[in-house]
Amino acid sequence: MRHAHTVEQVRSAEAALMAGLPEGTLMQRAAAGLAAVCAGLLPRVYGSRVLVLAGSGDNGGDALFAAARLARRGARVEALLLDPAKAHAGGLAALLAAGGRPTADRDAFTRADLVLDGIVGIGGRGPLRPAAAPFAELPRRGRLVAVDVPSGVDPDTGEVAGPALRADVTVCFGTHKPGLLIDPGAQYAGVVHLVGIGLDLPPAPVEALQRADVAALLPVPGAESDKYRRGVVGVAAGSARYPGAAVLAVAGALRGGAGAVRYTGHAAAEVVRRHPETLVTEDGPARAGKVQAWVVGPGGGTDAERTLREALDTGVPVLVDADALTELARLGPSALSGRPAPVLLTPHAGEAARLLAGLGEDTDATAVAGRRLRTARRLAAGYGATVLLKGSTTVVADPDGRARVNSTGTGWLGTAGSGDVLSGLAGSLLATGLAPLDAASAAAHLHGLAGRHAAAPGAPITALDLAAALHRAWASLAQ
Ligand SMILES: NC(=O)C1=CN([C@@H]2O[C@H](COP(=O)(O)OP(=O)(O)OC[C@H]3O[C@@H](n4cnc5c(N)ncnc54)[C@H](OP(=O)(O)O)[C@@H]3O)[C@@H](O)[C@H]2O)[C@@H](O)CC1
Ligand SMILES: [K+]
Repeated sequence: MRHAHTVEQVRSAEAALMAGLPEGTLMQRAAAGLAAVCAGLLPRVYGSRVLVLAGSGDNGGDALFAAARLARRGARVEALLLDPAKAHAGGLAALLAAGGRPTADRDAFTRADLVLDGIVGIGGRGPLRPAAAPFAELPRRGRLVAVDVPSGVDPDTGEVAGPALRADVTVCFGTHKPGLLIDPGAQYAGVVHLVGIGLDLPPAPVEALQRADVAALLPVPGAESDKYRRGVVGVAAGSARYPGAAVLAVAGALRGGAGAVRYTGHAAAEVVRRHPETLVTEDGPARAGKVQAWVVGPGGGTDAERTLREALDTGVPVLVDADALTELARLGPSALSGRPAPVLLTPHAGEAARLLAGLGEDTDATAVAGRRLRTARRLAAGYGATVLLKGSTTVVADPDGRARVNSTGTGWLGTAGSGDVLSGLAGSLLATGLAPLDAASAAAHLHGLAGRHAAAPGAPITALDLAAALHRAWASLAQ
């Protein structure tokens, strides 16, 4: 599990630890870890050109102390101080003593073999200031290592409000910050290295499941299991106009761990042709027979409102996707109140914007994509439901405030029908008894892995390729 903590949590853990340590200890730990990562990135440290961009806070201090360590190993280090009068005194003195020198020449950025971004870390506020902002655009030939956070990225959310430095590697201290794991910030962070500095931290508000975490969540049938005990998932999807969405949602559901899939809707013939093992009826969720979870909405067309209402009237968990989300946005959060079982919403950015409109907030898909964590949390709190916000980093937020992020995906997943497979898969995991937060985050992880498996040669994939690859993705976790 990767844990990510807020700036406020890091600050209080830092204060508690610092109280019992000599001044500067944590900065030295941070600088030592940072220098080690930098050294590993250079073919050889001796003779390499290193540029430090140093702001006036402790982030600049970390960068200067780390650069001093590199200078002691023979690197040719220059420091560009963004506000020379306020530069970190101890760090600068250490660098000068080690043979580094200050520069005001911006070309040093372009010619360096390695740039250390020590402009701002967790103390950054608002957009980068004029002295710092141009470095977001300047060309460079070397690697850029962000110290703790790429400057310009909001550490708590991953939002990028203006110019930001695009790092190849980010070395963060004590814990991950949510902004390093969530796009757009994650795209600026590059590869993230965590350097432990001994902080004693509370439970993380944002987590990223790793392979072993997902493997531990996935259901394993016992000797006594039969198809009903493993859970039956109901899929109310597809219409005469969009039969394919039903076929794809069922494909995902069949590979999601439930013992059987019950389908209801107007695409029964297509579903059975493609997936003969499916139990089908045209009667709708109210009369379809017993299931442990419902998936409603993919390709639902004009039936979406009725199937949504019928599914919500059952006493089992319901996953709401696609056309049913549009209906839910119209009905507003009161449609979910008083349900005995949880609800999982799986919007993409456009659907999330519609759901926000249902809460009285005027926004659009682009704004949602730039504020992924905030949006997922707002929807979870507003609808009292778990929310899986699809996109380049999928964010899952629970109404209790916990959030998980997934980054197993690939750009090839942006293909028609991919979301239908995901909703079937997540619904199937719900039917096996997983809580919505676990079902959603495990489904996002598997879906992303399957996308990578299917697109392994680096070629486009279809949603059916993706569904077929779920089997390999699951097997790769079980190994
Ligand atoms: N926590 C820990 O456990 C440990 C933390 N450590 C390190 O400390 C870092 C936090 O240091 P920090 O608190 O000094 O803040 P920091 O990120 O350097 O920024 C403040 C400075 O930036 C400036 N500034 C602000 N906004 C700006 C903007 N938009 N654009 C440009 N400038 C801006 C602001 O200027 P001012 O407002 O004062 O004029 C101020 O000078 C943390 O990320 C980690 O690297 C490690 O040493 C080990 C232990
Ligand atoms: K930084």
